[in-house]
Amino acid sequence: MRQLSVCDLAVERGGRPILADLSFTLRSRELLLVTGRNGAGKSTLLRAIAGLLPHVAGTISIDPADGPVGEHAHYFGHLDGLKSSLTVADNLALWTRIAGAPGVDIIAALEEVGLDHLDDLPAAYLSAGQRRRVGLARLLLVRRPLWLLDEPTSALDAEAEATFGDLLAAHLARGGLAIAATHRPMPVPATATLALEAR
Ligand SMILES: Nc1ncnc2c1ncn2[C@@H]1O[C@H](COP(=O)(O)OP(=O)(O)OP(=O)(O)O)[C@@H](O)[C@H]1O
Repeated sequence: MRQLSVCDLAVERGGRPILADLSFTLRSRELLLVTGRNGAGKSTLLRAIAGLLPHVAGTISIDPADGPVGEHAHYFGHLDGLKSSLTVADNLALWTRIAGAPGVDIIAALEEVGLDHLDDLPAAYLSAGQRRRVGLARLLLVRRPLWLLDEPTSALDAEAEATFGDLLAAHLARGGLAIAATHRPMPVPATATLALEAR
């Protein structure tokens, strides 16, 4: 059983307080839904947990695990970091090397997200939804306990949304944890909801 603990978290952006006094815990097999109006701080929270933004107060920890929480998390967000001139498969190969998991089966992951027929296409030619599907393949290639999902179903068609639901359900069933910031209904029922207020 793993537990993510966020205690008295405060995050500022451009000197303005965005999150303050935020505390919650999340355990294995749980999905936390983060809701709130545009600008409420949903992406800010996910990025702070991923270690992509500094926090000015509070603590973020995951137990049992060593090192920064970001090393145990996947951040699935708006920016996909795909290199336009590299093929889909080469993008994933590069990413798995950076993530420290070379040699994993990239074609099998592409098959799971319905993109194996595009493995040799330069990423520049992918549609918005196909780019998101490549992001889903990343979640599968390197197993990490915490998934941080920022509007995960945006640009996905009905089939890809169902695939995403299956992947997320399997991740939780394996003992994973997930936080999803979204304005849309999720294909998997949430364990709890955190409603952020714009400050
Ligand atoms: N560099 C910055 N300087 C100042 N304010 C910033 C900066 N970056 C983001 N913000 C502000 O932080 C607030 C929270 O933004 P965030 O992207 O976390 O909101 P969100 O809840 O994810 O919104 P949305 O639903 O639109 O995706 C917004 O008011 C935004 O304008």
